[in-house]
Amino acid sequence: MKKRSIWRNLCRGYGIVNRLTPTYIPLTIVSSFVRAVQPLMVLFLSAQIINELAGERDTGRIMLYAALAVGLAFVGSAINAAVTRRIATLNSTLWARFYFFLGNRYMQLNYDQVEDTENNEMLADIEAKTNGNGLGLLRLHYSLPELLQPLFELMACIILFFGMFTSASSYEQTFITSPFATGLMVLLILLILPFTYALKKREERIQMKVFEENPKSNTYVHFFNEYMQVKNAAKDIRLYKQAPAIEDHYNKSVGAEFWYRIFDLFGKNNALAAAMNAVLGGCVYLFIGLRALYGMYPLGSVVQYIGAVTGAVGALAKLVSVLGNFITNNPYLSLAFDYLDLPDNMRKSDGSRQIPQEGLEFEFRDVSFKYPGSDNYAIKHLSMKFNIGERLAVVGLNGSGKTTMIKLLCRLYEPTEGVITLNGIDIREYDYSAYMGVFSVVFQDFKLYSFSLGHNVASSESYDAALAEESLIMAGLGEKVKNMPNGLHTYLHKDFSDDGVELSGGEAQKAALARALYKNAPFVILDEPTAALDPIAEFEIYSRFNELIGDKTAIFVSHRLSSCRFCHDIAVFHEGQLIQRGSHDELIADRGGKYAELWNAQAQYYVGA
Ligand SMILES: Nc1ncnc2c1ncn2[C@@H]1O[C@H](COP(=O)(O)OP(=O)(O)OP(=O)(O)O)[C@@H](O)[C@H]1O
Repeated sequence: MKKRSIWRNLCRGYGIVNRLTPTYIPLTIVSSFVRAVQPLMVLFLSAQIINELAGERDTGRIMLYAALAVGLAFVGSAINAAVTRRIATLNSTLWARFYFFLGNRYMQLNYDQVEDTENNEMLADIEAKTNGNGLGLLRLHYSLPELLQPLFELMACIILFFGMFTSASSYEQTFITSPFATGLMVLLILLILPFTYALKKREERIQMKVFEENPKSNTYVHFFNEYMQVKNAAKDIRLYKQAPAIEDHYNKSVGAEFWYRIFDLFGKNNALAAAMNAVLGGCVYLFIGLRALYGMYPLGSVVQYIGAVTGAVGALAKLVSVLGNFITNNPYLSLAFDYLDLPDNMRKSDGSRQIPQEGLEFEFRDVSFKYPGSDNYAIKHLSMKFNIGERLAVVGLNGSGKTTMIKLLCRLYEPTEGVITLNGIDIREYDYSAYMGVFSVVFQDFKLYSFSLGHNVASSESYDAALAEESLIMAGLGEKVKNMPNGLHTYLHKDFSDDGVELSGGEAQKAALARALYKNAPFVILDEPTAALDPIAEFEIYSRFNELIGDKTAIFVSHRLSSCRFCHDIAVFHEGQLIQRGSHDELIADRGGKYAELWNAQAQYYVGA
């Protein structure tokens, strides 16, 4: 983790809070001020009434003080009620926006950062520390009233008890009424500072220790919370009776012991702080009471000074505690900023070159690639050209590098060695967002969302309905859409609509294909586009492949070699290398080659292959 200064972190952190909910900070200042000052004003006026009752007993003045106290209490409560209501709404808004903010950042990262385990652990840690321990960026927003209210209280209390040191009326000269006793009392009060600070430091130390001893605890919590409730896992959990094993694993990794140690500590610290405050409060009562007995303060002022001094002691303790919280929270702020500062330079690419309008010719020139953190090459010395307007089938065993080649072409990763070019120019020189527009891709692990079908196909809420429908028909989902209750407006899944439909695996694949067709990009890539389709649907897709793709350049990856026969150009990958390329007839003629080996192996299982 990068070392970051606490002040910078706080400025940046509050900047983010302000950006997410712009009225939160000013409203919190108003609310904290009113909450702090209103009771003290009432205390002051009550003291004046008592003084009046014990002194001149001027009815007019007593009425005025009483009216002011009631008026202030009324106005203060009204302001407070209005502001507090607004702040409560902002609290929920900020919470929601914060998670959107994190998610949005995730969507902007370079793709290799997204796949990086360390980064995913970091994100899980941030979310878990925020949810489970109230630490990190959201802690700042809770800390603001915790900081401001005692600050205003302290200032108001100092004004209210200042008279203690200036009372000049005649009084008995004893040790208690001497300036020395005042000094001792101030010293005693100031003891609260190191005491509270020591408690906070202890809290920080033990909390850090617990986290360090359980470095993966938050990742586990995040993982299990998600895993136990994920629909995809529900079948396996039931059929393989995984629930007890998951529970056991959860308890071993982040059991009750972990939480107990943290919350037990908070409880003990709070009890110690309360005890210290009670002892100090008793001393203050005794000190001021005795001084009043020696005639140093009038009766009303005793009430005022006791209230003000105990108020100041409480405010000081809260201030030290909240400043301690800032220190404790700083590593978690740093963690959040480490995550926010992960590079997104690909997206913001320096390359400003515009994509040519037509004739896009891509070429891999001696490209090798290792996944981040891996010692093995997933692609080795790959040199290949994609001929404009032609279809290329890519085949090979599992793990031979087919998908990796596609990811590199789509600029989700950058080559470790070598270069990929578009019309002879390194693809990194092109504008990233425009470059993304070049490809219509259906990945093996494509994702459809719980939006309407039309929204899914168009990747946007507003779309060309005729084109969306045409794309769905082309992809073989025409009949299905016709039978859907709301046609294109039918929601997928039940998350946002009770009428939502669940597509079968093959139907979902067709919808993903329709999305690629709707995009109408010049380069189409289909990674195992028919793996989930039934034989008839597969046959239909392949027999209409030329019609689907038109004059676009296309790559399609398949394990079923029989479905590649319609391609005149087939590339065979093996262990990260391109080992053969040619038409089906050419490749099959090479009897000792990988293609012939794969073909013969499959021929045993696929009728008609
Ligand atoms: N995100 C990743 N991080 C590290 N290694 C990876 C990652 N993705 C793939 N690999 C590794 O890279 C190699 C090539 O994987 P790739 O997915 O490109 O194979 P493939 O030919 O598409 O396989 P399949 O036919 O199973 O889809 C494999 O050894 C795989 O383990």
